[in-house]
Amino acid sequence: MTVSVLGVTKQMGGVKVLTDVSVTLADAQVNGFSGINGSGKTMLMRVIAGLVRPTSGKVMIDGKELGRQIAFPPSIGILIENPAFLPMRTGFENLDILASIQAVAHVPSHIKELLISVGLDPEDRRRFSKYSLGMKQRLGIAAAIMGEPDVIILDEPFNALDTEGIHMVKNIIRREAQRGACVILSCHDQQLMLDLADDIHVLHEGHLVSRVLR
Ligand SMILES: Nc1ncnc2c1ncn2[C@@H]1O[C@H](COP(=O)(O)OP(=O)(O)OP(=O)(O)O)[C@@H](O)[C@H]1O
Repeated sequence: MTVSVLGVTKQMGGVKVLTDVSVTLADAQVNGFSGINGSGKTMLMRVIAGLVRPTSGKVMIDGKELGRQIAFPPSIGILIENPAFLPMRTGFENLDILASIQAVAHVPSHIKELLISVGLDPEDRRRFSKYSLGMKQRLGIAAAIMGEPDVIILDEPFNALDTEGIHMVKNIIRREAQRGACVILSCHDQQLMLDLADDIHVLHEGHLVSRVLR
């Protein structure tokens, strides 16, 4: 599933946070976005996810215009900022409920495998509110890849992760791209970005200033 961002401008409170951004994001690869704090990475991801409407310009998902022909990308997994889950439920229960809401075909064994793949114990009875920051992040990544979505948005997925967590998530990102997903990644760690991304787009003050082909 290809994502095309065409001349997107987003104005908020009289300030342009994105200016005429055009970029094509291919499937079966990791499409990286880098840039300093406040450069517009998260806003662009929100626009691509259909969570924010651009002031002008458009986003096409496999030829269909977001916000006109389709409300949201039909198959998408999203991790943007702090993952939100039900605080009184366990990690397993949260994914189980989410899968039901998203009508993702799921069986308990799949959810258990998913939890193990991000380094969480499926039998852990602790509720989400008792999770550490890194555990919350791991659950957020599991939710984003659940159901093998065609587009996966990962905004700073390595936040709060320890070395083992970083290693696991790197492998997950590579595997998802190999599976055919259009992975859209932002990450402040330049080395991780260079290791993972097939293509790196640089944002500065809401402008796309360069594209680094790997
Ligand atoms: N709801 C909002 N209203 C007004 N301005 C906003 C809003 N959300 C974000 N911004 C502004 O948009 C700009 C881009 O923010 P964004 O979060 O996209 O940056 P970023 O590149 O993801 O930064 P970081 O690396 O810190 O995560 C910033 O100047 C920010 O202040």
